[in-house]
Amino acid sequence: MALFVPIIDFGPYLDPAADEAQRRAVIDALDSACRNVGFFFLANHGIPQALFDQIRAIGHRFFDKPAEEKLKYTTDSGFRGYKRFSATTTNGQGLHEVIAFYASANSYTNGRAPAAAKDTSVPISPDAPDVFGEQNMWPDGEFRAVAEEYLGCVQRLSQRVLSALATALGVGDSFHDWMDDPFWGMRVTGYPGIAETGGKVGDGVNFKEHTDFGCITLINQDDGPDSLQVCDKQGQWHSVTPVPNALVVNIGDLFSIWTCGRYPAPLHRVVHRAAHRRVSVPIFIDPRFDAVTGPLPELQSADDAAPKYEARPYGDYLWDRISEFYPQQSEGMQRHHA
Ligand SMILES: O=C(O)CCC(=O)C(=O)O
Ligand SMILES: [Fe+2]
Repeated sequence: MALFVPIIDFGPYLDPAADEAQRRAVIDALDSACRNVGFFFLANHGIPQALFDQIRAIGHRFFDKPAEEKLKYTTDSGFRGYKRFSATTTNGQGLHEVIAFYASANSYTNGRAPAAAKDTSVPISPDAPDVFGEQNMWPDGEFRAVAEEYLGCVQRLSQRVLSALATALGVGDSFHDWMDDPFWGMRVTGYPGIAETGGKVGDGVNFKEHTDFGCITLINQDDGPDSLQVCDKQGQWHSVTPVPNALVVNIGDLFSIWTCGRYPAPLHRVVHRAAHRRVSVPIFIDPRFDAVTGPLPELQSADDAAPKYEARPYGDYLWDRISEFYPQQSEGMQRHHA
């Protein structure tokens, strides 16, 4: 089968010596991938190779630990921290284990936090428990150092990718303003090998089909057999066969709303049937919580003016999406917040 997900060489866009035509060719390739597939491989992304491999290696090392040790990093609210794979199965999300990290979601860094009083002007300390419950649970100093260095690289890279897409779309001020200090999530995810599960697969998938909630997601996945799959407009599933050293990037629902569907958010899922564990590290890049969840003014045509979407703060929208996708965790978050 022909390769469905295009490979885009981002090198010329990052190279100060490249000329305008070379940069424009990268922008056009990104634009076409976002319009047609919503998934692309980003090659020559500039993240040092050793770090790119280390973040997954550190995930494997953590998941190799005994269950009792990993469970120490569970949180009461269950949104951040560790979740073992039987727990995620019961939630109907598929068979995987994960240790999840999110930016502080409060008025300190991200505009208005979900569920915060509209007139709040008091900055909440970034270390305080926020609307999502406890703060991040770092297993150890080495894990944290590698993860934060990797996250920093992906954040800087995502700014370059987003500015290329802004050029392609011809969008300006509000887009740049909202994406200036993005909210982020990083989920170090382990998909158990058949050896570990005895061939049982929870609900038939390792990560149930979904669209991502936010702007863009950048996934670093183990080399190995096909596991991640994307659905095309005809409802046909395609494997996102790993391309060594390349990131997988996909469009989320907010970006689709902002662009009035010019960049649709594709359905995707993970079905992992290999003997060994697969680790993947998606990083979600979302706008500030006071960004508007509605069409970008530059892209709204007369047709799009019909209110298909309720234009509301991104933080509120994200809260609802999380509550719907992670019903058990959101109960914990509500409890924590109350
Ligand atoms: O693990 C992957 O490759 C993708 C996971 C995913 O789609 C997600 O966490 O939103
Ligand atoms: Fe996803």
